[in-house]
Amino acid sequence: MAELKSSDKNAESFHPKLENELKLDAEIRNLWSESIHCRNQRQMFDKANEIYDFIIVGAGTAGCVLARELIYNISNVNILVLEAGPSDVQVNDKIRLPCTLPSIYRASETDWGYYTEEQRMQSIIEPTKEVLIKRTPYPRGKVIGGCSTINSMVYMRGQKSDYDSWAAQGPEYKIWDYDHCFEAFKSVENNARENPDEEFKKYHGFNGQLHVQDSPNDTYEMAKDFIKVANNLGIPYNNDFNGATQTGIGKHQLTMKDGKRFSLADAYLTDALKKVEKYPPLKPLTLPYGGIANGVAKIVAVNVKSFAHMLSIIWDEEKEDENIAIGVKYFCNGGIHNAFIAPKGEVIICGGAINSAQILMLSGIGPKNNLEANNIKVRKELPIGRNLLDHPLCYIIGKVSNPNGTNDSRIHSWCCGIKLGINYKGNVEGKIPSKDELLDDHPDFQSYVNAIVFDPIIDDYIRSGTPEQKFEAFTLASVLNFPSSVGHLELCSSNPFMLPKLFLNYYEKPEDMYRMISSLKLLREIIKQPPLSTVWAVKEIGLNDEFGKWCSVGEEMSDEDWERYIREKTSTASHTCGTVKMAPESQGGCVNHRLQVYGTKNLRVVDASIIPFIPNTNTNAPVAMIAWRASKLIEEDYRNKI
Ligand SMILES: Cc1cc2nc3c(=O)[nH]c(=O)nc-3n(C[C@H](O)[C@H](O)[C@H](O)COP(=O)(O)OP(=O)(O)OC[C@H]3O[C@@H](n4cnc5c(N)ncnc54)[C@H](O)[C@@H]3O)c2cc1C
Repeated sequence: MAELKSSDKNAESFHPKLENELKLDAEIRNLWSESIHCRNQRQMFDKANEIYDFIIVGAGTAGCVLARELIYNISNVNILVLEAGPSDVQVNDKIRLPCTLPSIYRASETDWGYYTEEQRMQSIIEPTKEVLIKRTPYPRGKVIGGCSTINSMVYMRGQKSDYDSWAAQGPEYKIWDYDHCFEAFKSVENNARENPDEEFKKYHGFNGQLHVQDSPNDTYEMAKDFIKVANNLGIPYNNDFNGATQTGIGKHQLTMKDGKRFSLADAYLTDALKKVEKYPPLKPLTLPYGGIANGVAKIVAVNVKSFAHMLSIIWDEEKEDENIAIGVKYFCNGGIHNAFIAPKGEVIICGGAINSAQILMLSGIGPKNNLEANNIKVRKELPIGRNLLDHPLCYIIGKVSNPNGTNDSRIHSWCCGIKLGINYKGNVEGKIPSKDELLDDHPDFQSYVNAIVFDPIIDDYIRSGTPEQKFEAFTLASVLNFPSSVGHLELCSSNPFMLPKLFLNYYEKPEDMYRMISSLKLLREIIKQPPLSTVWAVKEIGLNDEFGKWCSVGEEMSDEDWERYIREKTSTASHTCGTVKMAPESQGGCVNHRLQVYGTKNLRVVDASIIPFIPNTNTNAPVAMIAWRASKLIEEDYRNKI
């Protein structure tokens, strides 16, 4: 290598190796100064003895939206966000790739590891018999972004009646009617549809933080044939599931940007972290090492701590009867820490539908029996955890016997998100839905056409088989979007690291079982139709073959066979909500219309747990909407405090 003289002023521009080294050097210096900046910022927070205007527990869908909206809309506040899981940039990058969806649901580093409890229930079709419901995994995101970092990215908002039912609970609940919620949905959304028509524009937001796009790439050949079959059966094409009607078959809108997942952390938290100010504004640095003297200024910023597990609420013990929240106790970096709120501040629990309920119960708010059984002092008796709502999901699998030149990667590239949805009303007698039910404006089923094989037996076979044994397959999954059955959760210990027990009670009510039977019959019918059955030689598998024999007589499935199948194959659509219900206290409510916990002060819950009646849709967008609405309520209350 020729030696460079110091007089070679432009050396870096013509010496590639040196140029690279200098670039690297500059990059490292940037990273270093960034880390110093972070450390200084942290020290300033520590100096303030961990006092914040708002403490948000949980950086999931709701926590991320709230942090951003509060830091930008209320002046001179600081916010602590505690997240039990890792940062989303610390975990495996496949979290961003839509095609890896199934493998991230249960990644131990980002999942809480819940299982449902085994349950014995009465058979619906044969009420004299008892059925055993096995434990099944129950994914919940434990990572910055929460479930929005691991979910299937389907963006759906539900129908007017979903929200009007929340508002019908009393005059003060009007702030949750469809018009208010719709305004919030539009404010959150940043829809990227190319050349949207006027009708589409009416229903969407284009300036929010959350990127939403139509499922990417053109619809694949086989997906086009699904649409043809559905149309032939009387299911219309729907160009916008978030438009005037949800009914029909169509492409999903997804929370994605540039082909990658776009979580609520990407949408909101990243932006929240950009705001770092000093209050009152200071003259340029006066201290010798560039710090700010304690008490002189406050840092207006959001301080996010990952791997920070909240243990319980700290109450003002001097006013024991008033249940005044003054801070939180949390576990981080191997030690227990306390963080407190400033005089006008609030503790806001955004731990999601399972954990928010657990946090409240650990802090003495919940059903008396369950708390006392776990030696927890009851501060306020409320039915926390009693209204556990969720959408059950069941499926059938189709084998593509003639992939028609479609190679593995092409079929599987469908699963950059769930591409096609079919929405219709199920039949309460378990029959294939009638033409009217397929066209009904209030669908209660959402079926997905999905290239991922949901059935573990078939999936294992395909993965572990020899190349000759491998075949192409897809799942038609049905989600019962309007179930009547209600589950519950309960604490099994006062240890904050022990997971509560979940009792889902799926299909406790007969109509739920009959509607699911009706939906699976429809999906089976779709598979039998040309061109799917002819061009692609699609065959159902797993009902009466080496993968599963569910037909007790011949080829046909009786309703009893369907029930056994459904009980065995049902899992969650992961739309858990309702456990800290927003309703009048006399109606089983745990929080009021402003999401304040009954019988407490300075304490709110903002996440899926407050949803009183499960919406007829996926829950990510509704939770973002709730958090956006809640930020306005918190802002109003903050300004009104003296
Ligand atoms: C596998 C899966 C697929 C899904 N697919 C879709 C979909 O396609 N479309 C859709 O709309 N919805 C989908 N959902 C549902 C949707 O993502 C959730 O309803 C929504 O994200 C819930 O938001 P949340 O704020 O209530 O809770 P979460 O997003 O779960 O956030 C709660 C956060 O709090 C943290 N936390 C909990 N306890 C503590 C504690 N003690 N201390 C500190 N932090 C704590 C958690 O780790 C988590 O990060 C899916 C969910 C899952 C799990």
